Amino acid sequence: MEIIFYHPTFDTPYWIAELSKKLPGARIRGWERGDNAPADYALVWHPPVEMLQGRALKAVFALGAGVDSILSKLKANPEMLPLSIPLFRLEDTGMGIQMQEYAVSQVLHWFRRFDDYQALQRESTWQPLADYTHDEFTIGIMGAGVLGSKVAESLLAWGFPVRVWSRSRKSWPQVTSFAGDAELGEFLRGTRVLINLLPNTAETVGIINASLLEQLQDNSYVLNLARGVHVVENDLLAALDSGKLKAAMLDVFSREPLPKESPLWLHPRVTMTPHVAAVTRPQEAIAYIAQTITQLERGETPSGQVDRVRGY
Ligand SMILES: NC(=O)C1=CN([C@@H]2O[C@H](COP(=O)(O)OP(=O)(O)OC[C@H]3O[C@@H](n4cnc5c(N)ncnc54)[C@H](OP(=O)(O)O)[C@@H]3O)[C@@H](O)[C@H]2O)C=CC1
Ligand SMILES: O=CC(=O)O
Repeated sequence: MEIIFYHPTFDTPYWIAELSKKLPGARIRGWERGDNAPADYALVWHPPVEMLQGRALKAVFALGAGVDSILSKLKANPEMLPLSIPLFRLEDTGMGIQMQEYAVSQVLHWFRRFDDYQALQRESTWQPLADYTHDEFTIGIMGAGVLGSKVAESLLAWGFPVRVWSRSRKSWPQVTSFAGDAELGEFLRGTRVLINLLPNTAETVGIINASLLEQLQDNSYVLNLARGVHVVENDLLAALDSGKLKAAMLDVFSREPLPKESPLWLHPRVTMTPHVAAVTRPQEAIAYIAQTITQLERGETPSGQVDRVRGY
């Protein structure tokens, strides 16, 4: 079995060595321009078109959870990967716990009013504030997939009321599920902390805009863990400045790296991280890919296949 690997920043020799341990019969090589030799599987992130085009592959693996970049490249170059070749993505593989850590730590930060205390500290003001109650801190998670479900679980454990919004309805203990566009308004009206874990698709791009933010409770919070293009950044800034939003924590941006001139950098109620909410953990990802290839070779149907028509 021949496997080709391409990632613009990962340590290719390390990945090849570790994957070889899990798939001892496979010949694995880093792909370089001009390499047209046969391959059965391709492991990729932001692949050049010529890497995939015209190859009789059995499957392609995206080395992350989101497949928006490869799907948008495919839209422009459909010949790069015919629909008959399945595309897999990483399902959790260690990202769930990272998203839980991120979401829980930030929600607790807001819930315990550390943002307010930090502002008071800057004024050398000693001022105990009224506590928030869990009842007034309903968490609304947009996207109830692999990562949204993990985040929901962790915030429930901390006693927060949790609701989710997705395309299909969920029946999860203690979680209120809202489904489809018709129920988005009701979902938003009861939400105090909006957490975004949607995929980037034609339906979700720009979804966190002025009209959506207006439907949230006053003094709400936004935590964007998914993709920058979900948020209309000027609308978010306007909602912060009007007082509709109390604060926002952003891991992802419409342009990355965030340009130096973006007003988000210096806004006193915006905090940010540079797209690190959940990174690909090599050992977990390699174990998943090796297991999935083994299942495919046996003719089984592994999970993690992207529905390219649906877009996630
Ligand atoms: N910042 C970071 O470091 C990282 C960001 N990400 C981002 O997180 C995203 C989510 O990952 P993951 O949980 O694995 O994805 P999943 O595909 O497992 O879940 C997607 C969820 O979104 C819902 N959804 C999709 N389209 C719509 C829509 N139009 N309306 C309502 N709900 C919709 C789906 O609904 P249904 O259940 O009905 O299908 C599903 O619940 C990734 O696509 C990626 O962009 C991922 C990893 C790291
Ligand atoms: O943003 C990262 C991903 O895996 O998707």
